[in-house]
Amino acid sequence: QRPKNFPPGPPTLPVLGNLLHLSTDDPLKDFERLRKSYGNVFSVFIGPQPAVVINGLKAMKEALVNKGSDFAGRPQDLFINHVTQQLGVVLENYGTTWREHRRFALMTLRNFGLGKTSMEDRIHEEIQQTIKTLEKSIGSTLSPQVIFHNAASNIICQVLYGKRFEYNDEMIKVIIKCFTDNAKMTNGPWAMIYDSLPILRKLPLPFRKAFKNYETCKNIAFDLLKEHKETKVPGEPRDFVDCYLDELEKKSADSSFSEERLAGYSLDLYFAGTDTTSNTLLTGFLYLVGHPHIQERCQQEIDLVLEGKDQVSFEDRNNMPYMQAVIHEVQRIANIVPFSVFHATMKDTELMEYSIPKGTMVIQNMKSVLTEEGQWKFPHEFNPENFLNEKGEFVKPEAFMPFSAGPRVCLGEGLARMELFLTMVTLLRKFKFTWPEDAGEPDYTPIFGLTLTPKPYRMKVQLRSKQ
Ligand code: HEM
Repeated sequence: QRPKNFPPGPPTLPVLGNLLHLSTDDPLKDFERLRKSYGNVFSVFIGPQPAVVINGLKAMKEALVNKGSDFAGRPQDLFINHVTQQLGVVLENYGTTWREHRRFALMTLRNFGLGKTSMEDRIHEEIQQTIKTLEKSIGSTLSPQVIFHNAASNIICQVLYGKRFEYNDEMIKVIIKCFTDNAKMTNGPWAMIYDSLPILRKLPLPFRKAFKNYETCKNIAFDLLKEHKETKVPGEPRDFVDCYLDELEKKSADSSFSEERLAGYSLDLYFAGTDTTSNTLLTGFLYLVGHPHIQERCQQEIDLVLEGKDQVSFEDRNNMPYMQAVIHEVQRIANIVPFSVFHATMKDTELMEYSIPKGTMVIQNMKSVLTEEGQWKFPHEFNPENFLNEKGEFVKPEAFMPFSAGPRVCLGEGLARMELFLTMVTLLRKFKFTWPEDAGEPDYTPIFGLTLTPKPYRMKVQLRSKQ
């Protein structure tokens, strides 16, 4: 039963709610259909729980920005909360623990010239490893999936734990497998069943695999913490974990910092920083391979701006409007976190004149903004012109919000943007990527999950002559 003046939605079934209205392979299509019937703010029932789905820039801004604190909570009783044992920051409810931990991460990431190497240098070091791997395939084809996951994983791993893994190390394979499996399971059919039918939660059904994966990662994180505690020099932090351990030593009795939370927190950041950036890169190269004229135009701009320079710096983006437009267009079309992270209302509130009680789950349909008609010149096609004005200058429309907005906006946005720019420019400067002749047409349809992932593909790598 919908509460009074609650956003409308399809009729519900006892126990199942709207489970049967939502395809587990691609609920994005269902949301589009429901939006057409019920408007930009509608509701669905995940089993017994009502959820409000927000669509379009106007509603999104009202909720996330104008009424940011009303909508800044997180649901606390979903599959994903139970898997991650309520640790970390991503799923922490809006309040002191979240605020203290978010502030700490932003500050630590900002101060990151941590040690002697700046963030930019660390990213470049990892890109050199990517280049070495790509060089082994010159003249032939390769699947970029593992390469980009390894690179993104190592960059954030350096920041957090001060270490990287060789690409053939068993540990990185285990971690990435756990992350990618859990990303798919989290928005998948078994998570929906878990959330809709609490009675089944204790049964040995396939969703238990996600718990096991998390436990595996948590044990790895605990080993890394132990190593840090044994080797750390007070006041000389080497990485994020050291900074947190320093903070723990200073902590007052009522502090929300704890060793257990550090394990969960570092895993949150590790996961949030791996699957997002790597899938964006994968989508980016898929589109660039499928649109060779766009790839060539990027390369012309790169050659011109970087002439005589050894390596690109993040500053160079200001002289590369086309490259900037392409990267933003990749993020727009990739829609990497399609439902953002679910929010919850912190108090009884209103949205577009509907009443929404405290504690209601809120789902952002990101695609509805990233492809909203009226907001984009070419909402439904891959076209960097979406981010260029008539003078060829880079412009960022308000509806560009792949990192979300408001108090919960992605806290790794700065790092992600730096990674995407440095990686794409460096690789496009050195290599030409083409679609293999015998591979049919590129398939741009992504696989659904917490993150959207391109279907596995191969690309051909050649060295460019002009650099
Ligand atoms: C292309 C890359 C990325 C995209 C598209 C992305 C997108 C997002 C989105 C949509 C959210 C949810 C915001 C909300 O709830 O309203 C989010 C949250 C978050 N992201 Fe990212 N992200 C990316 C990279 C990263 C990286 C590299 C890190 C690690 C440093 C990171 C850390 C986080 C954290 C910790 C949160 C939770 C923030 C909170 O609850 O306060 N993300 N991200």
